[in-house]
Amino acid sequence: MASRTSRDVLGRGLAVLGRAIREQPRIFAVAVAGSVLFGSMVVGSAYVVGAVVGDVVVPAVARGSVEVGALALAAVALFGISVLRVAGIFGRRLGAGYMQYRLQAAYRRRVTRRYLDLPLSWHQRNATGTLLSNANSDVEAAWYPIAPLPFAVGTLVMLVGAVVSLFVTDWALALVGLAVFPALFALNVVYSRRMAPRQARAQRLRAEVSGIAHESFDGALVVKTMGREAQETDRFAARAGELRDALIAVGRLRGVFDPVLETLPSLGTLAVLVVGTVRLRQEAISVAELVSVAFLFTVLAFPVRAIGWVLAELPRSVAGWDRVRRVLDATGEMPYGDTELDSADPRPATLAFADVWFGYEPAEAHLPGTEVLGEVSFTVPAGKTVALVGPTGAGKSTIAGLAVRLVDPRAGTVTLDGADVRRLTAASLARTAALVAQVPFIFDDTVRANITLDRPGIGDDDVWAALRLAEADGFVAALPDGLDTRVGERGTSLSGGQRQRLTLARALAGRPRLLVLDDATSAVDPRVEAAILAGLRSSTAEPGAPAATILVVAYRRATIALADEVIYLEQGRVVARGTHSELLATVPGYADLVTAYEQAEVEQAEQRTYDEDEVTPPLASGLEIEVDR
Ligand SMILES: Nc1ncnc2c1ncn2[C@@H]1O[C@H](COP(=O)(O)OP(=O)(O)OP(=O)(O)O)[C@@H](O)[C@H]1O
Repeated sequence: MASRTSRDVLGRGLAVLGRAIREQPRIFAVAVAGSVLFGSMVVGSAYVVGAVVGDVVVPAVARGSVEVGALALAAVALFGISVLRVAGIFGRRLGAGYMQYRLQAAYRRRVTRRYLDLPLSWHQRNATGTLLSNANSDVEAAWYPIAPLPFAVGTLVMLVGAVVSLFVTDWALALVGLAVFPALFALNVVYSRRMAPRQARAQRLRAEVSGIAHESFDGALVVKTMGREAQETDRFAARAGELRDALIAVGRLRGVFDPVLETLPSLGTLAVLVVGTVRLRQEAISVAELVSVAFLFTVLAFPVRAIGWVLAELPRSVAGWDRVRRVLDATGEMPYGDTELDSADPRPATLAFADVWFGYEPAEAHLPGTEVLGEVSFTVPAGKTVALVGPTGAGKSTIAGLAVRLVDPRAGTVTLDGADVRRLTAASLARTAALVAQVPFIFDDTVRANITLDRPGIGDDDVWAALRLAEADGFVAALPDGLDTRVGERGTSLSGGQRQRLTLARALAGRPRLLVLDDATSAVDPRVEAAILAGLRSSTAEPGAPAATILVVAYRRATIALADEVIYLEQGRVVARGTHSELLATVPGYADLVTAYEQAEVEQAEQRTYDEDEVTPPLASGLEIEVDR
C-alpha cells in the first residue's frame, strides 16, 4: 500500500512537473540546455584530465622534460572546459530560477484572482489561514522541484553520455559503470521514498504551528482576558516540539543516506582502479583512459544527487498542488451580466424583492442545505427608507446580502430600477448599491485612501461631505494629520464606532443610489446613529449629496422609527409590514421585540460608553420631533 502510494505520488508529481514544462517551455529549454552543457563538460573534463595526465604529464615525467606546446594546449583545453561548465551552470541556474519564480508569481496571481471571483459562500467555508497558505506556501511547495529539475534532466543525459563513453573506452570499465550508476539512482529513489512521509509530516506540522500562532495572536484579547496565556503557550510548545522532532527525523535520515550517497561513487572509483589496473596490464586501455574513467566517477557523484532532490520534493509538490487546485477548480462564481444602469442618473434607485427564496449551501456536499428565506417580496421605493426588523437568525443579513448581490436567490428575483441584479455589470452594481456591514474593515492606510479606495472622481470635498454625513468629520478633523492620518492595520488606532463611521463614509463617497446598512452603526451612540440616518434621509442635509434609497437592518427604536416603512421578519418570512406605529399596534411579536431592544439598549447605555462625539445640533433637534417614542 505504502509503495503504491509512493508510486501514485511519483506519477502525480511528474504530471505536475509536466504541467510546469508545458507552461514555461522556452525557459525550461534554456535551463536544460545549460544543464546538458554542464553535464557534457563534466564527462568531457574527465577525458581531458585523462588525456593531460596520460599524454602530457606521464611522458614528461618519463622524459624528465616538459613540452611547452603540449602543456599550453592542455591548459587551454582545461580552461575552455571550465568556461563552458560555468556557462552551463549559469544557464541552468538562471533558467531554473526564472521558471520557478515565474510559475510561483503566475499561480499566486491565479489563486488570488480566483478568490475574488468565488462567491462569499465559498469564502465563508474556508478559513483565512487556509486561504493565505494556499496563495503562499502551497504555491511555493507546488513549484519547489522546479529548481533542481533542469539539473536532474541534464544529469540523466550526462549519465547516458557517461555510459556510452565508458563502452567506447572499455567494456570492462563500462560494466563497473553499469553497476554503480543504477545503484546510485536506486539509492536516490529509496532515499526520497523514505524522506517523503517525513517531509510531508514536517510540512503539515509547520502549517499547524503557524495556525496555532495565528490563532493565539488573533485571539490575543480572549487569551489575555480569560487568563489562557500558559495553556496557549503549552499548546504552541507541544506542536513546536513535534515539529522539532519531525525535522530531526528528516535530519537523521539525511545523516544516514548522505554518506552512503557520497561513498558509492568512491567505491566505484576504487573498483575502476582495480579493474583498470588489470586492463592496463592486459594493454586493453591506456593510462590516459584509466585516469579519465577514475576521474569521471569522482565528478559524477554530485550531479547525480540532483535526481534525488527532485524526487524528494515531489510529495511536497503534490500536496501543495492539490491545495492550489482546490482553489482553481472551485466553482460557484456568480457571472455578471452586461446591463448598465444609467450612471449619470443621480436619483435614488428602487429595490424590489419578488418571491425570493434562499438557502445557504451546506458545509459539506452530502449534507442538506438549510432554507433561510421563502416567499420574500417587498419594494423599497426610490428615496424611501425601509427598516428590516426581526429576531436573531430571521434572515435580515441574508436579505441585505441579496440586495447588493453578495449571494443570488435560489428562486425569485431581486431588481434595481426594474433590472435583475444578475444582469447588471459588476461596475454598474458597485456604483448603484453599497452595503455597509456590521463589522467594519479598515485598510492599513490613510483616512483618505480608506474612503476613496482609489475610485476616480472622489476629491477631498467629496470625502469631507461623506464624512459629515457619517458624523465622522469631527473626529477625522481632530486626527493629527486629518485625512492623511494613517489608521493602522484594521484601523486599530480608532474606536469601534469611529471605524464603523469611516466605512459608512466610504460607502457614501461613491454616491450609491441604494444604501444597505446591516447594523452598520451598532457601536455608535444611539443618538448619533439616528442622526446619521436622519441626515442620510434628507437630501438637503448636505448640499449636492443625493438622497439614496435606504434599506437598514435596525435594532434601535429611534432608528426604526425613522423609517418610512418597517418590514418585520420571522424565520425567513415577511410576517408584517407597515409603519413603526402600525406594527407596534397590530403585531404583538414586533412590539415585544422592539420593547426588548429598548430594554437592552437602556442596560447597554448604563454599562458602556459610546464614542463621545456630539450630535450636530440641527439634526439632533430635528430628530427629537421625528422619533416616535
Ligand atoms: N454562511 C452561512 N451558512 C449557513 N447558514 C447561514 C450562514 N449565514 C447565516 N446562516 C443562517 O441563516 C439564517 C439567517 O441568518 P441571518 O444572518 O440572515 O439572520 P439575521 O436575521 O441577520 O440574524 P442576526 O440578527 O443574528 O444577525 C440563520 O439561521 C443562520 O444560522
